[in-house]
Amino acid sequence: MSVACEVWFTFSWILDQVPKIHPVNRATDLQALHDKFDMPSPSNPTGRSDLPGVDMFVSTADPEKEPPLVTANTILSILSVDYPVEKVACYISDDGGALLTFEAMAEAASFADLWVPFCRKHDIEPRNPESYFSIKTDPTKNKGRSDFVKDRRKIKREYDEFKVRINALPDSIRRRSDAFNAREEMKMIKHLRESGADPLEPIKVQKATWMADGTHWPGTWAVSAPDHAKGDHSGILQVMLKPPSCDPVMGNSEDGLIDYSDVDIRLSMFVYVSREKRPGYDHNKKAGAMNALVRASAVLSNGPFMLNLDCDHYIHNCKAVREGMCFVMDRGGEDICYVQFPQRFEGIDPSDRYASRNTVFFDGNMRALDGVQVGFPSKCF
Ligand SMILES: O=c1ccn([C@@H]2O[C@H](COP(=O)(O)OP(=O)(O)O[C@H]3O[C@H](CO)[C@@H](O)[C@H](O)[C@H]3O)[C@@H](O)[C@H]2O)c(=O)[nH]1
Ligand SMILES: [Mn+2]
Repeated sequence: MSVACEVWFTFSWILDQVPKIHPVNRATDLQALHDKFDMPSPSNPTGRSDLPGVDMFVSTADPEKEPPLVTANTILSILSVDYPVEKVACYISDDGGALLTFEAMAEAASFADLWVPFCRKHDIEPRNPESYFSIKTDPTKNKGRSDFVKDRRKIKREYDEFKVRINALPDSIRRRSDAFNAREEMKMIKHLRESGADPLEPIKVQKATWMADGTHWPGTWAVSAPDHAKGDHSGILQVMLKPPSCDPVMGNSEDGLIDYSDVDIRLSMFVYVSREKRPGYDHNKKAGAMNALVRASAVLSNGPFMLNLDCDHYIHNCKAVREGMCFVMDRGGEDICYVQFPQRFEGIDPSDRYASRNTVFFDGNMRALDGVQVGFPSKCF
């Protein structure tokens, strides 16, 4: 028996080792992509980018467990990605149906006005502000423009204020709702008095969650009510940033905090989606959210490519989408349908004691299997 086992282990060891003789290293050629898609040609005389559209989906489920600031950073890293602005559409799915997430996304959309052109002007990397401001290396390294230090200082201050605003949202929503609810209660009392009802009878007013414009939030309420509970609310779709024009729009030096006179200040479309939920239906968690996003995006932007991120992911290489296109738009790209990439954790532990970076898996096995042209199955959302 033990001999049989040894033979089997030897055999499987050989199977594991043989591919490693011929690992494949793939490299992207961004210049070739640029020449092919971003240059004027007889069929495209203006030289408008011919790259395909990409719809980027981010899912979030609960603003208590998944801090809105983290989600906002994910969105900012997507909006500032280095890809034709009009070809990117960003969608956030909020399975919590929470006004907090909605307002945090509105804040992110307005901060993007400053952040995205700043990234473009000074070639910032990574484009998630939280990570960018926490890197320890010298920020002025490789920065050519003389106004970089001044701009960075201004943006840093604005980001700090943005954080304060995001963190103050739960409180401001609560205070606002309390005020509106108190007003409703007064109205109700007045109405009852006028209609001659018994003044001693206790009145019951449903405590609603209110938007800043004085209307009821259609999603979940702090005090849950029918039609406004976690698994029971209507669908919400709000375009937070409209689709941009096809041609660049340069900023100017006069108004605004920073001189963006030679920087494209357009922002990609950004949409908030919270799918309808009703009791008695299985909502299928993230997969269900993805279904809703695919349907909403099919109507709004219908990008031929979709990228799906969790709310705690971010794009840490602003050229990543272009690099991806090098694979899918190259010969053989039409054979690629669905790519799932496992999470690779960086910066967890400087000595990486627990191999969280999965070096053997990513830099060894994956390249080796690529060499023998084997993909392998993995779990899906
Ligand atoms: O009802 C839900 C539940 C979850 N999510 C989102 O789904 C993502 C992943 O959920 P999480 O609980 O964070 O799972 P993890 O184990 O951290 O995520 C890994 O494992 C999941 C299950 O395989 C994959 O879906 C994820 O992409 C992968 O990152 C998050 O963005 C959630 O906000 C929803 O949108 N709706
Ligand atoms: Mn997660």
